Amino acid sequence: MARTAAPVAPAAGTALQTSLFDADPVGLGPLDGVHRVPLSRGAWVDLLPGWLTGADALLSHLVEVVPWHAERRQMYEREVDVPRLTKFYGASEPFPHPVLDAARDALTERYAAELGEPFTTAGLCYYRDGRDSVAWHGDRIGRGRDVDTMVAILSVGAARTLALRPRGGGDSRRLPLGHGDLIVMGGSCQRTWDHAIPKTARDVGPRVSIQFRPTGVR
Ligand SMILES: O=C(O)CCC(=O)C(=O)O
Ligand SMILES: [Fe+2]
Repeated sequence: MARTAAPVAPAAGTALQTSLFDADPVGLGPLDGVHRVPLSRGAWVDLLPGWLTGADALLSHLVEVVPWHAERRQMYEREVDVPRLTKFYGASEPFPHPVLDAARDALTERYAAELGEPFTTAGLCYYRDGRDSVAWHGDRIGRGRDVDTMVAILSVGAARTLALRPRGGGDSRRLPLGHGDLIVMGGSCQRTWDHAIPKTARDVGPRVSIQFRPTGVR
């Protein structure tokens, strides 16, 4: 199905849209309310709904200013579109909004003792609608393959389900994430569990996820 890769900026102006818009300034709350959910095999997730305020404003900003990449990938004998747009910010590259620096620093302050190192990079994914997705995987391109680590994800825009299941199969957990929510996947989560953002037939708006990782974890 044809689809343009042009950014989808939320329309403004009508009373309904204004009332749905989170008018708060872009900022972060405290991390004190984080709640840990143990998974099996030494994996866990920490959750904090609504960590970021002004999530709609940050969504519009990121959709507009980030140089999004549309990737193609070999799938057996065919080349197909990767069903989301992405942009990876390495440790030395300026992030596209100062609240991302603040989030990285706050996460480092809270987790560095347990993690043993700071969060440094920001990977961004842009899910334009329900057809965009990420298939089951662990973040195992880097050190997450061999060692315990953490991947912290801040989500803005429409809530999409983040599904988690033990690697090799088992019951999955489904967490709706958007609107400034934070999840931190920790312990053995990248090695012993997989995660995915499934496609949905629901009429959902755009979502951007911001994944903070330590250096060498992808
Ligand atoms: O969008 C998300 O919340 C997950 C993205 C993800 O798993 C990844 O980029 O590795
Ligand atoms: Fe991932």
